Amino acid sequence: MDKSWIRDDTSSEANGWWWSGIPQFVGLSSLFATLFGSSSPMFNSAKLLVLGFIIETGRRLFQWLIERFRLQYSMTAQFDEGDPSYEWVVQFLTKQGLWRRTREFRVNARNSQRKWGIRTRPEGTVKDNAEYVPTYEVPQLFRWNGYWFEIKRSKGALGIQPMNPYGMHQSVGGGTIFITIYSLKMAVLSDFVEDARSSYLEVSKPDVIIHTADTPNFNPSFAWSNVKRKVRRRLSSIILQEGVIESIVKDAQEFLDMEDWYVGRGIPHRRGYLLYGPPGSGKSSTIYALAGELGLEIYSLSLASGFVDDSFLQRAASSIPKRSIFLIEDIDCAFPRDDDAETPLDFLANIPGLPRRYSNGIRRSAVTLSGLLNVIDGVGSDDGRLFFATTNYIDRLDPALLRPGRIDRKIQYSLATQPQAAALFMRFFEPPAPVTIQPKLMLEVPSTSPPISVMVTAENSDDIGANHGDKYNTSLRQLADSFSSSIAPGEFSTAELQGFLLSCKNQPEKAVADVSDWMAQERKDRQERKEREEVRKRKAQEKQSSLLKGQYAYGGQVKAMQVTGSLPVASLTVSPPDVPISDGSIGATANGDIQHDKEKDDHQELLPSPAYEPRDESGVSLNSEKVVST
Ligand SMILES: Nc1ncnc2c1ncn2[C@@H]1O[C@H](COP(=O)(O)OP(=O)(O)OP(=O)(O)O)[C@@H](O)[C@H]1O
Repeated sequence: MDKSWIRDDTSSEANGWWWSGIPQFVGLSSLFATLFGSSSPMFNSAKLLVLGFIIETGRRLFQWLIERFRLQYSMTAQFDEGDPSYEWVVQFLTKQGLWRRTREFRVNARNSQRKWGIRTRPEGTVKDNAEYVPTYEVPQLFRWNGYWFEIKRSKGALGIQPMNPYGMHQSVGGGTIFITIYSLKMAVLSDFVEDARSSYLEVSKPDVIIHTADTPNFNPSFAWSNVKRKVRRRLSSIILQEGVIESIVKDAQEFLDMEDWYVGRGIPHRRGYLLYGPPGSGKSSTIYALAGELGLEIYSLSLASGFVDDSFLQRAASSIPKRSIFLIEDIDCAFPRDDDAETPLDFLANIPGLPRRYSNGIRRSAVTLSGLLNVIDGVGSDDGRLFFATTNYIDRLDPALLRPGRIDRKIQYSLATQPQAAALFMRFFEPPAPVTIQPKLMLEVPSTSPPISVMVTAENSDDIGANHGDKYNTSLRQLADSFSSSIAPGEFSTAELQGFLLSCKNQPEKAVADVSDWMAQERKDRQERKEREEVRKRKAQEKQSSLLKGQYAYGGQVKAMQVTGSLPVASLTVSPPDVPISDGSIGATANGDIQHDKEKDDHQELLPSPAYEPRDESGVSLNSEKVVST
């Protein structure tokens, strides 16, 4: 039997072409030999070509099999940056030490922003100004709880919807982490996520985590674009009337503990608080301290941000996890102000369909009342969260917002009382809270501190601390009493008093001696500010009487226009959205934003732009036809 198609030792190994046995095996060797002659270079090239083809086919087949295997026996989870679960996973992976195999890092300057990077030195080292965040750009394998996991991260890009390696829709604007688990048990994934979350909560304990939305983003899952951390503040550092802060904490804790009770009775598990009062009275500080005490994260939104409208608010609110605080600061900016009607731009704000953005030069919120109510307790609201709102002007809020179910507790803050001033004084100059002294450890208190600044050792700390501290505290209390009795109750905010005390750090006697002068100076400054404000208002009113009132040229047409005041030419240099901003002081951009150029805010500038002549619906120039001159 002719076996030459199986092996040809002489022509393969002898020439070093041991692998050329493959084409021989498939019977092509003799075919090529016949075609090209066995010693021809063409013969060898043809063999190489076939070999390459076979190897490539084999490789693809192998890949295909791996892919089938992956599809059959694994699942992939996607974590988008901006979603809280992304934070849990990144922190968890960093803690697991997975970064050790990473060769790619992003370097961030250290600041209050949390990136879950790796420190190269122990915490507190002076030369620790940057941290190194593993990027996981290259897939990495790791084992968790006996299962194999593969991790891969891909970058997002603003405005593009990039394809990801698993064919899923990827986040626009942030990175995305994909975790493939080689198991089909969903429980493995949920256990992993839960584990990551608990680890994250544990690590975050010393801080309060605050999520904010700083940039416009159109991705549904990417509203909270920024994460910051603040050192937890002790409840005792908030000086309010007795029992107030404790009652808020108790109320919030009860709410969190009673989810079943709410569900069992069919009552939505939501609770809303409104903290209102003058600026600098401790509203925000209360919320941060509460969050630290209960271990909750804060999702804080400012309705005055230009990009926050109803739809953004809805998206942002719906991505807040349970057991968190949803905070809206200065909620009043979503409501009209009493003096709005008097402002020169008022008529612009009343145009149907045009968001109320500016009033008297002040940016207003694009959020509507119904949009706001919807996220607080409408279909767009989620259960299990504490809702907090702060305002300096409760009177501006719509009663609909204040009804129970939306706002369940209203807490009033006021300017500092005398007992508050005394407590603040004590907080400032009291020796720091007792330090747990380890045996043999020396504690050096800086020499600039009040009299307690002695060297304390483990052996003698009790004697020194007790005697000296008591004496010091007694005299401090006396100083606090004289300080507070000089303060006019209800005239200054706690923040203002704090600002003054900061100028007398470690000098309680100086604070007492200087406080009257400081108050006198403050009163003088206030009086001057008030006078400046009155002049500004008067000027604005005078200007307003000569400004145009009417309807806004929206959608490309001026519907009607009416003039009040003394302008000889009645026209308005407001551009319709499709016309560039005119040369006057008021203009509109293509997205309906009103632009108000204060520099040019002179009625002379409100003459018609040569480039734009307002016309009515039939195309007749309003300058000549309908405009009335007074
Ligand atoms: N009652 C208070 N107890 C302790 N510190 C206070 C108190 N009120 C104000 N402060 C201090 O004043 C500063 C400003 O306080 P905070 O931001 O909480 O005031 P606010 O009422 O929220 O002001 P705004 O209405 O302007 O937002 C903080 O540094 C805080 O420590």
